[in-house]
Amino acid sequence: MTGFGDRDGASHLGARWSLIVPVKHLGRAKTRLARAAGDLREELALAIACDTVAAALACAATAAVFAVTEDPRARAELTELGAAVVGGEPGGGLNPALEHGARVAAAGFPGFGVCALSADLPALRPEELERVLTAASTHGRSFLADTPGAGTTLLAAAPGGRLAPAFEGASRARHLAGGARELLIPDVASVRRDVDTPEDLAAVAEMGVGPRTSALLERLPTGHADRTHGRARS
Ligand SMILES: Nc1nc2c(ncn2[C@@H]2O[C@H](COP(=O)(O)OP(=O)(O)OP(=O)(O)O)[C@@H](O)[C@H]2O)c(=O)[nH]1
Ligand SMILES: C=C(OP(=O)(O)O)C(=O)O
Repeated sequence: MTGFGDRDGASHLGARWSLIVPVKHLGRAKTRLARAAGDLREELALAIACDTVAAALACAATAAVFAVTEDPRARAELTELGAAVVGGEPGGGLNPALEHGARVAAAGFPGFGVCALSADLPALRPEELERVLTAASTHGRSFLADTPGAGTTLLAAAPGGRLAPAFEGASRARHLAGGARELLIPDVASVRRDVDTPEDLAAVAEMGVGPRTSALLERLPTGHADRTHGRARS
């Protein structure tokens, strides 16, 4: 457990994590974005996942990113980025897929914590993720709520601990009820701002997104300003 604490641990800087990022088959992904994306829905889902994974890989607290997907295109592009792609999903949806990815990650890196991270965080900033993971290192099991406050974008378990993911719908309440500690950290908006609806897309465009998503936004029929991380800051 080097670098990690127990539930009451103090500071554990330097802990490293295996991140589990689930990516649904693109043909079925991001259906709520159909209104904004039209024929580009699958492209947009892939761009969002790629920007999320690229930012996760750039985080100093990340040991490895395990992308759980059955989609051939996502597999190829996420591998190219440097993720380890995990196939062979057991079926049954998101939570079984995350359990599967967590088992693969724990077998590969038993000394690292395991952290499920939503694939729909196109504004994700590595330094904000690092702050969240540093905070998670002081707990056995912890999570970060999404911006609206009903869902979860990140669920972390210390080495050897069970992830027990209960994502989908009102997952914040489920994770709390299941004993996970909620991480209450200021200034980590990019880790909390997931994209499910056209309104979410407009919100992240204002925050500044990664380059793949930014390029897609320019091509959308509904039109969004080109707001890459760099441009949004200037
Ligand atoms: N590997 C895998 N990932 C999944 C599965 N279901 C959902 N996900 C991923 O989990 C996250 C949240 O998924 P959802 O909000 O349920 O689906 P979505 O594709 O984002 O959006 P909608 O189609 O609009 O519901 C996204 O990163 C999805 O790619 C699954 O069965 N397998
Ligand atoms: C999967 C979840 O959210 P969403 O469907 O909003 O991405 C969740 O918050 O548990």
